Amino acid sequence: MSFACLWPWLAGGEPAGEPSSRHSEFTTEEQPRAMSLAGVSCLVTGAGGFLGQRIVCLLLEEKEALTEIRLLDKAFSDEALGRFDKFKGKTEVKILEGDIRDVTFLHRACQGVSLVIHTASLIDTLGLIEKKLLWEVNVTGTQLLLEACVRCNVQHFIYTSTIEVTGPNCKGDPIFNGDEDTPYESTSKFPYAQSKRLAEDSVLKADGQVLKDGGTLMTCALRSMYIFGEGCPFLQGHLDKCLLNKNVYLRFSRKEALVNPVYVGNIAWAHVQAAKALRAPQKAKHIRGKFYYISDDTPHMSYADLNYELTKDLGFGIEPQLPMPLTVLYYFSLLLEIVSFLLRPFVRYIPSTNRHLVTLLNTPFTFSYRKAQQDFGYVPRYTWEEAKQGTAPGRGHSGQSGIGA
Ligand SMILES: NC(=O)c1ccc[n+]([C@@H]2O[C@H](COP(=O)([O-])OP(=O)(O)OC[C@H]3O[C@@H](n4cnc5c(N)ncnc54)[C@H](O)[C@@H]3O)[C@@H](O)[C@H]2O)c1
Repeated sequence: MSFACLWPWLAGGEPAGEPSSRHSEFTTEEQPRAMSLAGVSCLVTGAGGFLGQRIVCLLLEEKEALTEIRLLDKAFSDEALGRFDKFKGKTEVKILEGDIRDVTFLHRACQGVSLVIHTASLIDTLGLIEKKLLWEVNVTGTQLLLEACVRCNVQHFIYTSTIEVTGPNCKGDPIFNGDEDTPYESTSKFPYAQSKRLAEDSVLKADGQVLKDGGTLMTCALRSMYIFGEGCPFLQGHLDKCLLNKNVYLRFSRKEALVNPVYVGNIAWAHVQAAKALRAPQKAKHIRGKFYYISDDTPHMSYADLNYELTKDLGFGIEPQLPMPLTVLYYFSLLLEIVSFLLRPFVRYIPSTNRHLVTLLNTPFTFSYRKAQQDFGYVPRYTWEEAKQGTAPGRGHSGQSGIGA
């Protein structure tokens, strides 16, 4: 497929190959709207994070109220706590501050809960975090949580996975509108991607495990695209660099490297819909033990162009080309990695770029949400225009999941 035929989407049309509307293929009585989380006690890990907060807000907004939501994170900002405080519904909210690696703490957190949404993770695209710590939190933490679920008879478990589990691989093989059946050689050895892959494996293998009370654990994983939206820490970082560069974005990805990031409200909504479907036996049998790509109707464009698109109303510009040809950039990154390796006995130097990042940012890699739509009725809750409006700097997180509410 040529890049040219993808560009018309930038004009605001529907991405090709995507189910054209915001309608799912469910029949009326199967609509997930009919399903609910009424009376459920749910644990959300990483609840103080960018995505976790949004999931919690959506759960608190549910018309048919949950009985209880436990919010687990190693730390909560005052801002996040204030946000949850605004909701005055029937759902009881409990804050659990602690570490995902603490078995006793996990046991306490899972007691009496029937649904776990596991978003807590360390994210690292530069190699800043020691591999051991990354493993302990992302892999061991997930496995400990699954064990706690089995001991505490938690029936439903949803894991926030990432597109990086798939790739792109070291060769930079592209994918256009891929789906769960698209064959791909995943060769990335980058620690964050590997840790998420292992954690996802553990989650999907745990499906069907017998709970202490004889029940069955049902799991699924949502492979999220890169997430943007209100309070997005990555976008904030790029904005800071843009301000230092006389209000012009550095072009870190070439125009042709089309990706389809997902708006935070939509990926959060996918978690809520998957949770509802896991509770409905007819739906659960389709989704348990499986992973799903979650994207939305964000036009396909490069990461750099997305940042520009989201903030251009503020008068920012973007450099037309990469700072150097892609191949040169790749070998320059390799050189920096070698320098970092040689300096290791003396000083810890982490370069600002590496081959993995250059490949990630410059490989076309787009995925359809069609299977999630078919299997559990996921349709994006917010349009691209709403997502863009909500993300614009200065608007912040409104505290409600509705854009600008
Ligand atoms: N941000 C993205 O673009 C993106 C894309 C795909 C997938 N994801 C996945 O989505 C999930 C949420 O990401 P996010 O962007 O909200 O990141 P985030 O860093 O804002 O949230 C992660 C949360 O996990 C918590 N956490 C980390 N270590 C912990 C520990 N040891 N014990 C308890 N809590 C701990 C952090 O305090 C943080 O609040 C992650 O699993 C991530 O891998 C994110």
